[in-house]
Amino acid sequence: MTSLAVIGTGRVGGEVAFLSAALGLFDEIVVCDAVKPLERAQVLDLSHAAYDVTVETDPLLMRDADVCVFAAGRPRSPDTKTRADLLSANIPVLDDCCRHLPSFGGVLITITNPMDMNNYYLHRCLDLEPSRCIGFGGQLDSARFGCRIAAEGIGGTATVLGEHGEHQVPVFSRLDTPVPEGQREEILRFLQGASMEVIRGKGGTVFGPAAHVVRLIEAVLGRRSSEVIPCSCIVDGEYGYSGLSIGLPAMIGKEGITRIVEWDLDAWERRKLDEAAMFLQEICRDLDV
Ligand SMILES: NC(=O)c1ccc[n+]([C@@H]2O[C@H](COP(=O)([O-])OP(=O)(O)OC[C@H]3O[C@@H](n4cnc5c(N)ncnc54)[C@H](O)[C@@H]3O)[C@@H](O)[C@H]2O)c1
Ligand SMILES: O=C(O)C[C@H](O)C(=O)O
Repeated sequence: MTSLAVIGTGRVGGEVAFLSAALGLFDEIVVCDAVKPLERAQVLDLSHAAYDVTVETDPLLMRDADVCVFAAGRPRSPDTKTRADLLSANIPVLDDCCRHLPSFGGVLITITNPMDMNNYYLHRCLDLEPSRCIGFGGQLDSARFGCRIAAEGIGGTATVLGEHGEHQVPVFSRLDTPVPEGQREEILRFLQGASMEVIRGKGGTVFGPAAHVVRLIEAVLGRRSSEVIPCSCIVDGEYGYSGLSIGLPAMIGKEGITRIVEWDLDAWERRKLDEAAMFLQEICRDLDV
């Protein structure tokens, strides 16, 4: 039997649960939300979809899940400048939810922002192996990067590394055409603000994150051919970094992150990645776990 736990069944968690049920990825989905009428509504709504899946709410079942999607916590409003500004509001949520996952043996996918810092915090709090803690955001940033370069007539594989936040690192050196520094900075500024128009228009991003989270889950379940996926990884010397979680190219499998792939980056990308790592390392070091 395969089981998915979804902690926080708001916009993103709810949509991930729905898509996972629709695609038949799990036999059981265990959902949990602090707002019990919402949790109950999600269970009923999912049940009425009549997919072949059991929907549970007993938190004790979560520790045995194969995959746990962590989407509980405050999202940005149009007044929240950066994702990092959510840290102090969401750390207590992480603390509260960790009680559901003692001796969790599956793969954790962290969505809650600021995602990289939270992924690191959950790894520490739950004493989970780094490979089992996948921070989600790089695929979404990469898709936004892909939309932008396509609009500019540039081809190639669009990947974003670094922080899922202000310190994103779009990898220009793997595109088909050289992109000069001025245009890189302009595209980076676009990426930094790319989700805000959605947040202003509909309250939060939903379809984009949920679709990519489900692709990540499929990779964990071995349902996709092996491919490099940009996600936040807890590093131990890779790219010269330690003591943080940061977006890097990774291979994903049943045990989580099976390998962090070392790419040759050009000087601009390396400088941006170093800046992202310094920013994240400083905050991760100060987290009181
Ligand atoms: N990493 C990404 O790419 C990405 C994409 C979208 C959203 N996010 C982040 O994901 C998080 C959720 O976003 P959303 O739009 O779904 O928000 P939302 O407000 O719709 O859902 C969050 C849910 O968490 C629940 N919650 C809060 N505290 C809880 C607790 N202690 N225990 C259980 N449940 C609790 C809330 O009741 C709510 O239902 C936010 O932090 C957002 O910024 C990240
Ligand atoms: O931008 C946000 O606050 C939500 C999420 O991280 C996103 O990129 O869609």
